[in-house]
Amino acid sequence: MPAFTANIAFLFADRPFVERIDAARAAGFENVECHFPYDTPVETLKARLDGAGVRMTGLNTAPGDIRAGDWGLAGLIGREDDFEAGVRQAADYARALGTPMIHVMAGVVDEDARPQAYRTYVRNLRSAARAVAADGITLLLEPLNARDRPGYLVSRSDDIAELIGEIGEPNVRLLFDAYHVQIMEGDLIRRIERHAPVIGHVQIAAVPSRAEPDEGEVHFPAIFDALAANGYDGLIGLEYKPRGSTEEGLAWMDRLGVR
Ligand SMILES: O=C(O)[C@@H](O)C(=O)CO
Ligand SMILES: [Mg+2]
Repeated sequence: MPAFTANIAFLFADRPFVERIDAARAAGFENVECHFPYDTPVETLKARLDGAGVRMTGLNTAPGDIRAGDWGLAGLIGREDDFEAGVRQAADYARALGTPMIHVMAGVVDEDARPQAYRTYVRNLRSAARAVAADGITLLLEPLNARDRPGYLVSRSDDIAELIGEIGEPNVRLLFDAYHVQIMEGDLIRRIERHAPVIGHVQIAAVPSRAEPDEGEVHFPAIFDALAANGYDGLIGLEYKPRGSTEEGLAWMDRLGVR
């Protein structure tokens, strides 16, 4: 039976951020993950997590200036200081909360700047990985589909697997979000087989709706089986946008026989 972590950027989103932790616990989750927790002081967050008996399993580096079009900084030429500050901030939260994974966001980059951006990305990630290795933190690289996130530097799991090889640090891994991978590349089971050695985390949502994973073009029980068959024993992040209330929507787990 797969084990899940509730992504509280999308789930329980009808209430204030910290209240989503208690809501997740009440719905049966012992693990949550999030995107950007930085508006909440880390002490407040820790108290809330400890009080609920919930672990924060993952968080993202800050996206930068969203209004100016930023969605991550790792590949942005000339923004290396901002990138480093973002990693420091994420690592401070991760250390305080006991969070083992940080999704490091790549950034939106013009077509003609890409060759240099990839070199920046590899260099930035290598030094960030070394900076957090002693804390047992894994950095996750996630391809985001080009329909939802046009211009994002990394849109394909195949490209990320290659970049991970170039970075060459053992604590840099692929975040295999089946929603994005299905949209950009498909052939999910073969990709799980091929990338299993570098998969550090998995997220799911229906395709194309991004709703509960019981509709659309992916049969998730087969994906769970493929992950298990290829040795993946980590958590699966529920990063979908509920069709209605999160709690009612969790009935998908019964329909697919995973709780
Ligand atoms: O899939 C996503 O969009 C996320 O996992 C994320 O971290 C923000 O882009
Ligand atoms: Mg994702």
